[in-house]
Amino acid sequence: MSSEIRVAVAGAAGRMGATVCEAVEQAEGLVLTGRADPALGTSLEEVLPGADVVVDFTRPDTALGNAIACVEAGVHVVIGTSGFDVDQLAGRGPGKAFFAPNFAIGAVLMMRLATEAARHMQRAEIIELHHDKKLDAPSGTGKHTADLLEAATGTRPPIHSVRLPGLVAHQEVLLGGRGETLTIRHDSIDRWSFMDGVVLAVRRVGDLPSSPTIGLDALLFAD
Ligand SMILES: NC(=O)C1=CN([C@@H]2O[C@H](COP(=O)(O)OP(=O)(O)OC[C@H]3O[C@@H](n4cnc5c(N)ncnc54)[C@H](OP(=O)(O)O)[C@@H]3O)[C@@H](O)[C@H]2O)C=CC1
Ligand SMILES: O=C(O)C1=N[C@H](C(=O)O)C[C@H](O)C1
Repeated sequence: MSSEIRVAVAGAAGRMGATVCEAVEQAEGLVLTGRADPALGTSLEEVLPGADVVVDFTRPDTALGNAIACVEAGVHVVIGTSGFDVDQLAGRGPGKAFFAPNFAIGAVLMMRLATEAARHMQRAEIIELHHDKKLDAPSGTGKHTADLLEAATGTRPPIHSVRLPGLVAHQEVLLGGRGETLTIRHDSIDRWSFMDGVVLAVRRVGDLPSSPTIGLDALLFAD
């Protein structure tokens, strides 16, 4: 890679992709080299040759194919798209793949705190709440939280999905014990909440020891 990281965005006309384009343009050491989106008339194949890293916020049915095209072309890919099986990227390369179910720092902390709390409470349930244009349910964050709690306690918590206009991205983990409850909640009220995480992943994806790497925890915490 040259000293500047050349970044193309897939889904560039979407709610997330448009914000990612702004964030990349504002980030020191990153340069936006391409915007792929049907609404812009540009395909991933057109923007791949000028990129070191592609950021994908597209759709559950296109993200896997996009990611395979990137890594097989030797381009690293940072994936935010939820609702597909990221494990299908195992063994593919030479580019590296990074996927985060949620790029908001507060959401990562919410999942860690909920995992710790679940070790000490009798039962947990997950309620994820999103805007009504979201295609997948349950959310990627809800499924990842359930994975973490199941690994910690041996019991998979149920996930309840709410879709309403006015919402952005929110999740509560409700924990119950004898005579008490504990609620751990995270709210993304603006899509800029995800941008520090996306920019961090763009800077780090090329140096990842394994691919795909899943979860912002791997970039934020040593353990
Ligand atoms: N991990 C995280 O932290 C977050 C993840 N997400 C996830 O990101 C994804 C995108 O969300 P959001 O921005 O709200 O969705 P949008 O529908 O607003 O944006 C997706 C965009 O991708 C375009 N697109 C579809 N196929 C392709 C393709 N093959 N190549 C390039 N662009 C394509 C769509 O075009 P068209 O409409 O014509 O299909 C659309 O413009 C969702 O899966 C969502 O769950 C969202 C927020 C945070
Ligand atoms: O579609 C969204 O908006 C979001 N999707 C991700 C998910 O499925 O968890 C992350 C965040 O919740 C926003």
